[in-house]
Amino acid sequence: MAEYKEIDSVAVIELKNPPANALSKALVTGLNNGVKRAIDNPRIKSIVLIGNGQHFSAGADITEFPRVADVTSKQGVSLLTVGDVIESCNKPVVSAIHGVCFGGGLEIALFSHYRLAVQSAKLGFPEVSLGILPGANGTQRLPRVVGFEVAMDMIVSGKPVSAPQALQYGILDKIVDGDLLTAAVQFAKTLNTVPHDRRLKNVPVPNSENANKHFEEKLAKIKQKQRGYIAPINCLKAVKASVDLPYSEGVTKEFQLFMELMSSAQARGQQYSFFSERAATKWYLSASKNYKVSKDIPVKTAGVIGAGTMGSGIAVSLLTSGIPVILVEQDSKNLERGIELIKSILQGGVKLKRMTQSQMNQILQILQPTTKIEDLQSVDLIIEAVFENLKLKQELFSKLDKICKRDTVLCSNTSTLDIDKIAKSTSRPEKVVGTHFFAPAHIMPLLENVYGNHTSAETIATVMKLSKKIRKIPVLVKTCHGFVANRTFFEYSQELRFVVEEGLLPNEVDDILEDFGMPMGVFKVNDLSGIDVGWRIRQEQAIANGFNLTTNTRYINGERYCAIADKIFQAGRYGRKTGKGWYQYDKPGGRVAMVDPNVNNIILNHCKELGLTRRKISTQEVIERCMFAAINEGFRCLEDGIASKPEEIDTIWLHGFGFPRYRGGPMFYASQVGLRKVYERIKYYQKHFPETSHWIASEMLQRIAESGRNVPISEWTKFNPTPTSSRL
Ligand SMILES: CC(C)(COP(=O)(O)OP(=O)(O)OC[C@H]1O[C@@H](n2cnc3c(N)ncnc32)[C@H](O)[C@@H]1OP(=O)(O)O)[C@@H](O)C(=O)NCCC(=O)NCCSC(=O)C[C@@H](O)CCCCCCCCCCCCC(=O)O
Ligand SMILES: NC(=O)c1ccc[n+]([C@@H]2O[C@H](COP(=O)([O-])OP(=O)(O)OC[C@H]3O[C@@H](n4cnc5c(N)ncnc54)[C@H](O)[C@@H]3O)[C@@H](O)[C@H]2O)c1
Repeated sequence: MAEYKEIDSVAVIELKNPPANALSKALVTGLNNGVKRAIDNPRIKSIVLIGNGQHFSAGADITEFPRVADVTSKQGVSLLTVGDVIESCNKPVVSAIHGVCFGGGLEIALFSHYRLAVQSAKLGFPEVSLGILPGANGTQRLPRVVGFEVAMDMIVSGKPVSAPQALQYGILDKIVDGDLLTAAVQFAKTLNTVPHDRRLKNVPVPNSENANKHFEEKLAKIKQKQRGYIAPINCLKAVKASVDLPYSEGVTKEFQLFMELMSSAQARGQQYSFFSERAATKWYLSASKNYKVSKDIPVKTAGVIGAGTMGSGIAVSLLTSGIPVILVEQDSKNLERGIELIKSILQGGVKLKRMTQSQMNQILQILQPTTKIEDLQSVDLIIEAVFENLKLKQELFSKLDKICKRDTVLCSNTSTLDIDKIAKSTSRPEKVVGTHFFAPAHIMPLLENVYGNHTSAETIATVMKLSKKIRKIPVLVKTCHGFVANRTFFEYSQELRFVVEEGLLPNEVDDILEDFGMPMGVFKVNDLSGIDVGWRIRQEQAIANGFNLTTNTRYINGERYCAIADKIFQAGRYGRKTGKGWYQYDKPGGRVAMVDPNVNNIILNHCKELGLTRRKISTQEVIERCMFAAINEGFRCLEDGIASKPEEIDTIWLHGFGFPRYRGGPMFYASQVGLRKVYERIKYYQKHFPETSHWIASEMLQRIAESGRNVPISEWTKFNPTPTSSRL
């Protein structure tokens, strides 16, 4: 775990816990033993700590976190014990850093007396994103090096800094070229003693005159931008303690704030999210077809068809990742509009200093706009983003099949349509796959990749790898109407439309959702994605199922239907783009949503026409109805093999819909509420709303709820009554 060797008078202790040298109990114990061995050896004059493999250290081992009892019992060797041993050591200790030096790893480096790094190293405290704070004195030590304001920014944001930036801040003493170990040993040999100010606990916090002002400003920002999160606030308070209190009291305050977070439900949710987004990328069809063994096709060039809202954002994602794009539109007018859209997205990046003007120009050099689909003949992969119309997509895929080279992967950005039906129009269904981006496609981190019955493992591996290359978090799901994201979101939003039909106004519903932690209420989301888009999807589905949808529709095959959204559409209110939707905006494309009495009239008239008596609906009822409807559908996705594990559903909600990370995702939320309770409330709502089939409880949920025990999420799929998918 920690390998000890001697090079002349220097003891080298190598942190070794692949893949990221997470500081497990075993590694920390090994490190402690190594440092003590070096201290006890009179031939040793100095000590180098270095990481084995790709990183110095990714910090404390998060898998050991649930054992809070271990932390509080103060048993065994902790990061704090070894930290004290390092800092009080009379032989100079040098941390030699490469890869990442995060969290507890950086704390070890800050206990050391000197820090060197290679140019590409990254240093930071990402604890806040796990719902905790740097609990091995990082909040008290970093400010003593970089001052209050920089420490506050680094610890509250969790964002790492590059080695050159760390050198500028004084976190690093030196950036080294060439072999890190050789340079570190050489450096260590030049050291004899440990000066007083090299033990950070002896040093006052510099530049702390305006700490009160910075504290207040930051607190206000956190409350506005990270509403509901407690970790950033405790991080801030802990850093402030470094200014307000002597070191020995500061660390006590840090410990108290750390323990408060560590035992919180939010930390459990955020740590679950860390692991679930990694679990979600691990796809598995069978022993010979899974993420470990399947090879991808390298994507060196790509095509995008349709340069509308989605196509332009998708093109930007590819271009900014260095992949040349041929962009195809149906005519030159739409092509021109698409190019302008792409330019304006890139220009936004320049404005935000994410790229320079010259980088933007270089990116545009690898964009080839055209109205000729034949130009796509030799690209490696194509993403289609034309209107949501099955016939149109089938015609297009059939054409592509004839034009493109045999191994070109054909992707559709459809948000609902069956991938098998699209693949059917080609002679290469194994190369057809869904790549469902979320709007705005260049910003939203999720990519819901969708495989059909014939999609090959090679095609899946290709889009999963591409997702990472274009900085997206991929999840693989199986085809069905709406896949996992829209299938579950549909039940959530449908239930909220029923709530509006029964008594609340859209802004009242949105306020409740935003207080729950959603970044935007459902009606604001509708306005953003386009009320016409939802209308078209409902129409398309109605046609496919052979019924006629009108603003008078109240039931579809005996199922309750709420036509208010269709009435909003009929009124020409398509959302933000037309300056009015569920809300009123100052102008088309405006951002500030204002309550519109005309919308309230549409709703009230709708209820009057149907003879509905409106009622008050509690916050609890709103949250239960929308969340439990989505959760029940999530269980059905598992039953149908559309999702293979709850973590996939949660990752989709976290990164596709901005579900609050501290709640882990809807399935994790269900586990926290308790599946027994979720199941009972679903049965209660089924009694009250028998005309809504999403209140028929999933059998899988029922089985778990009735098992009489608290089944951990990792075991839920064992209760699947219909394990039809080979993925289960
Ligand atoms: C490191 C990464 C940047 C790597 O990214 P990459 O994309 O390359 O790969 P993956 O993300 O897929 O990761 C690969 C693999 O590794 C696993 N993993 C990564 N990091 C960790 C980790 N920290 N712990 C466990 N496992 C980890 C990951 O799950 C993958 O596994 P898989 O099975 O899927 O292959 C990237 O992974 C990354 O960013 N990691 C997280 C970094 C992070 O968040 N670090 C912070 C950790 S929290 C921390 O360090 C807390 C500290 O402040 C210490 C607090 C301790 C305080 C104790 C105080 C109380 C003591 C009281 C006792 C007193 C008595 C006494 O006085 O002694
Ligand atoms: N808007 C969203 O929020 C969203 C999110 C995820 C997925 N989607 C899906 O993405 C797809 C595109 O949606 P959008 O919102 O970008 O639509 P959009 O109307 O903004 O853009 C569609 C573009 O396709 C072009 N087009 C139509 N037929 C074409 C053809 N034969 N050849 C070349 N170009 C053609 C149109 O000119 C238009 O510019 C749809 O399948 C939709 O369901 C949309």
